[in-house]
Amino acid sequence: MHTPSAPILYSFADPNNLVDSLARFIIKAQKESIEKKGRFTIAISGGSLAQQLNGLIGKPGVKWEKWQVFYADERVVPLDHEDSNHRLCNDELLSKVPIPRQNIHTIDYSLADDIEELADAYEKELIREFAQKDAARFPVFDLILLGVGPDGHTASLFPGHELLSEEDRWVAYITDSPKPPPKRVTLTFPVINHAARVAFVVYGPSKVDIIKTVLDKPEQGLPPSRSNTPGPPSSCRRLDGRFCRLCCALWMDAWE
Ligand SMILES: O=C1O[C@H](COP(=O)(O)O)[C@@H](O)[C@H](O)[C@H]1O
Repeated sequence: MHTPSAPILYSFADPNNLVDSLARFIIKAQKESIEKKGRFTIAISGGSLAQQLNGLIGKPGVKWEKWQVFYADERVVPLDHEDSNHRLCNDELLSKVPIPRQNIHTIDYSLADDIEELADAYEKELIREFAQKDAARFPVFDLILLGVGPDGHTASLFPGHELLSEEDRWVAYITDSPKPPPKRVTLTFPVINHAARVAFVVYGPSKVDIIKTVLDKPEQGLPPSRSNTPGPPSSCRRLDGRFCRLCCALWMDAWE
């Protein structure tokens, strides 16, 4: 099983450096995964993260045809709705690169009237990709990219929400998201904590206070600092490094 090494916090004074560094990190993870397994499985978040991904556009060495893209969470809205994480990522990156459409795994919005069925269908989409190939209890994504909201949520795992204790499911749903829209599906902590690599990409002055709490007060149990999922090692451990005054930062599982 993957044993995460200590996470590293990178902070950048200039947002362009964050975008470049993130692109290099993703390409390195992609190269390593393709060399080992011939494919690269990545889960991406929406929100402000989407804009940080465009450093990948036109970069040499990206083997788009080997990518399998899932969403760390998705808002249950039509895929072309302005709140859709897929739409955000598509507008910022996916529509601008030669990735086969069938390698982009979106929710099936036609099931929106029954969100449980919709979440089940997305879980089955993951099972099709991971279960036969990896035969593990939980999928092992090569990389999961997460954001952190100003309230401390990550993916659609919100502080204090019962979904934080989900131990079995790969994909869960929520109908009472404190941040609109209320209906969402999300990867669960066991999935996040089984990933080979996890990176939190946090940008902007509005995130400074919450990141300080995540890093300095893990006992508060905010979603990004949770490490009590039974079994697998967590890649969301507290950093030992000092907190920097962040304009933007990238917090990632370190290379071994
Ligand atoms: O609602 C969401 O929020 C988080 C954080 O978004 P941000 O815009 O504050 O960076 C995001 O990571 C998640 O994918 C999204 O659904």
